[in-house]
Amino acid sequence: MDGEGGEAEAFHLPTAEEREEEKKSGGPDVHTVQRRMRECVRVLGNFKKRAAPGRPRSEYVQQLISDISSYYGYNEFLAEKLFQLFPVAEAIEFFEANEVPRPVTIRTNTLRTRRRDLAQALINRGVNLEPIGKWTNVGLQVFESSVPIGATPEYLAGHYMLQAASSFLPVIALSPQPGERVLDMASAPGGKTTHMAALMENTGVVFANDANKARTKSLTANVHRLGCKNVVVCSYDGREFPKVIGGFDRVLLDAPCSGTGVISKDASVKTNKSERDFALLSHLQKQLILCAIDSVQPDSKTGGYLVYSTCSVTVDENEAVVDYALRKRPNVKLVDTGLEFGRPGYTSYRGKNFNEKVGLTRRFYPHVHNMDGFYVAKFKVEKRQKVKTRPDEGGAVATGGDAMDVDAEETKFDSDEDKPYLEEAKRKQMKAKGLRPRPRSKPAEPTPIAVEAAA
Ligand SMILES: C[S@@+](CC[C@H](N)C(=O)[O-])C[C@H]1O[C@@H](n2cnc3c(N)ncnc32)[C@H](O)[C@@H]1O
Repeated sequence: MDGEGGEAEAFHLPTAEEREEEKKSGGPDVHTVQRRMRECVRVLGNFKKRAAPGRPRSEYVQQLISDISSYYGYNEFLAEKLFQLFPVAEAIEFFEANEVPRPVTIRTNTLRTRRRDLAQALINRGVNLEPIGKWTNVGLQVFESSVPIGATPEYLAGHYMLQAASSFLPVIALSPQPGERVLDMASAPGGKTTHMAALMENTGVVFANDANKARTKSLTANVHRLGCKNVVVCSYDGREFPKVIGGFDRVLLDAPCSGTGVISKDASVKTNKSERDFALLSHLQKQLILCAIDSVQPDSKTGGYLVYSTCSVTVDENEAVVDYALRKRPNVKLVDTGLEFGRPGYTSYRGKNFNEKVGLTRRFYPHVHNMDGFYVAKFKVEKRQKVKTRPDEGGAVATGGDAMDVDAEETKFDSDEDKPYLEEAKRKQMKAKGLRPRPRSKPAEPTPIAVEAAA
């Protein structure tokens, strides 16, 4: 970044009209965009001192988001959503990191071998590798290889899984124990299922579920290749649990998500996600997390835990979902993930306040941790309090006795909470298609009877 003089003197922030003109003429060349981004970051870093007189902060922000969108190839909606997660200069680091592939990493399958032996075998084949870091005793980072790492005899014999370092984290946080009953609610292609099976030393049982039947093929193949004998594969919509089967010592919900943490692997995310997609995803995640909580056995002698994770960095899919679960299920609390690193989850974001314990959840970023963007939250599920309705007061009182359990009824999924967001997203989508949405629905008018009663 240049000092106070130089570029800054000659820099002119285009006006709204100039921006329109620029767009019509196909946009400026890449050097102009780069330079303008640098200048906007510089000005926004010390706005009072560096801004041009009369130009508001919002104009610099708008210009920067528009340039990020064209330079890195995001739709403007997503560029803005991701930009808002960070201080200005850090946002650029995040976008830059998404342009660079993450290190190739593998997880030793301890059901078949030891990391030391695996490393030696691969070194003998011309693979240059090293342990990932102190936080994992099974991970190896591959720097170079003269053989395809997904087709070595050791790979075919199930001695390792090709797996992103970030995806070790939810399993480490869940920490399944030998002999337990565990549910992996959205499990294909099985990186985490097979990790759990190994930590459980092939004892107990892991129910590996995925709603997408086609994806359970690769899941089953991995389970076989890695020699996991304690895994049952099934294919239900996660929202059918715990009706299908419940009472698990531990549950992992590695939820379907937008993939905003793995853009370096799948660049299509840059352009194929709309506001409506985020609203729908977060709605599904909220439904799934309640089902995941209800599938945990609170009386478990060894567990009673749920881990919720996503490979996304947006707040709607992470803290907002976790906060929702805390509100709807008073019998759960957040606990420390036990992970040695990661940034704390947001306890407030853009005017929304979350439960302060949401700070116990962990965020991982490509530009900070050199791994895919990821989010991990760990819950302890307690016994539900029996709630007795007192007919005289119409209220509910908690009781330890044998009162009627109305808790399940009272706290089931609340789709009304998401309704305004879903409606708003639908409106925006229609507008984007050039259609005119129906006017926003007004809050219900009081009925004559209600008006009478109120009067
Ligand atoms: C992030 S991926 C899971 C990755 C997997 N845990 C692993 O480590 O290999 C999310 C999965 O959720 C599945 N899925 C989507 N909707 C679901 C639902 N309603 N119930 C259960 N699984 C669902 C998708 O098919 C996808 O495989």
